[in-house]
Amino acid sequence: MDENYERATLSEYFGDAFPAVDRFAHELSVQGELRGLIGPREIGRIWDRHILNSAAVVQYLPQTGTIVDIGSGAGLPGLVIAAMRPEAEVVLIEPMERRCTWLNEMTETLGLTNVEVKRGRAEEFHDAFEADVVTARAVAALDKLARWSLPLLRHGGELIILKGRNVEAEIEPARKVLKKFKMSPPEILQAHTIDGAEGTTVLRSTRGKK
Ligand SMILES: C[S@@+](CC[C@H](N)C(=O)[O-])C[C@H]1O[C@@H](n2cnc3c(N)ncnc32)[C@H](O)[C@@H]1O
Repeated sequence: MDENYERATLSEYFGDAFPAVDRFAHELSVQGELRGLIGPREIGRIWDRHILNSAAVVQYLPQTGTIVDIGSGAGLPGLVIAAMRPEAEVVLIEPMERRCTWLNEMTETLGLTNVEVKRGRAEEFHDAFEADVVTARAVAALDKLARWSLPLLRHGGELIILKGRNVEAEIEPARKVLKKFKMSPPEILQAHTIDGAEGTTVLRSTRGKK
């Protein structure tokens, strides 16, 4: 366990998902740097910067349906979502083979039965999905991310992405692509998890009906 969080507080927040999420945090801290998934400075802040940051998006996600996480990397937020939304189907799209191997290994280690790992760039899966939600964290600026991910979203589906505090500045450059996909005006949400954890900025926008 790193950082300042009491196990009891984390366990209460994550509920039934805690054993899987806790194991994931452990595996990331033991293997993450070695396998080139996270930098050495991240080891001491895996809960705050990565697990809780990822978990912050879950409050906006449906219990069921297909959630596609683009550029999952080490499994953030994708594996955290899968643990916390066991009745949803979670698809992780990641181009790097080494990372896909890790994602498959972790899916098994954490005992998750609702995860499918797809190797490739999001653009290669255009029209392959009718996702209810697309999520992403630290993958690209909104303009590019929207071009890659919006074709994966069904009409009425939602783009729900974790962003930095400067997200407002990314909206204007993305205006054209958001309009093309009839996206609703993006909402910027401040998501909280447990007391003392850093808040997370989430951008949400819904694809218009046909
Ligand atoms: C900076 S990492 C972030 C990983 C993870 N989401 C996180 O927050 O720790 C960006 C990830 O996006 C992946 N990526 C880059 N371009 C992509 C694309 N066009 N489609 C899907 N994934 C992509 C990279 O391979 C990498 O794993």
